[in-house]
Amino acid sequence: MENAVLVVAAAIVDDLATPGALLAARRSRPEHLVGRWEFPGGKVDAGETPEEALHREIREELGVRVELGREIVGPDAGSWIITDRHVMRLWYARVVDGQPAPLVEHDALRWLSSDDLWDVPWLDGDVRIVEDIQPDLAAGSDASASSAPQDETV
Ligand SMILES: Nc1nc2c([nH]c(=O)n2[C@H]2C[C@H](O)[C@@H](COP(=O)(O)OP(=O)(O)OP(=O)(O)O)O2)c(=O)[nH]1
Repeated sequence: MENAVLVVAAAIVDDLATPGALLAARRSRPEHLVGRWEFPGGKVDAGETPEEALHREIREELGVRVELGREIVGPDAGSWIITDRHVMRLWYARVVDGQPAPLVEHDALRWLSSDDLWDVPWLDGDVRIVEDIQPDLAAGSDASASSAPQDETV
């Protein structure tokens, strides 16, 4: 897609090696996205690398610091076309400092295991990404069922 705006986002998981839970965020704005769930992140500003933009967005939106794991490579020249105007790259990430909170753009956060991944209405563009991630989470749930964070709205 030419002239698409690049969005970067994080699939924040409890453990990078054996992920058992994924942090989903519910949009509180703009109007047409309200109530839908997504991967926290946002647009890359001029002069930023995608990774720099991602660390900035996660700090602004959730108030935490993360370490990045592997990129979740998409089928659209390595990225994911998420709307008719946006293309997204996303990385697995783990919180290394702070407690995630829905500070701006979101009004709820939820840790989802493989079993309840589809309990929330994901943004349309995210559905195939969540499908792609689900097998990784299923494997991690088996390995770390007892240590995964509780599934609760924060
Ligand atoms: N952050 C994010 N945006 C997504 C996802 N899926 C999806 O379709 N989008 C869309 C929603 C928006 O139209 C666009 C990203 O815009 P945004 O509002 O998050 O970007 P931003 O924080 O930089 O916003 P702003 O400064 O322009 O207000 O991509 C997702 O999983 N995460």
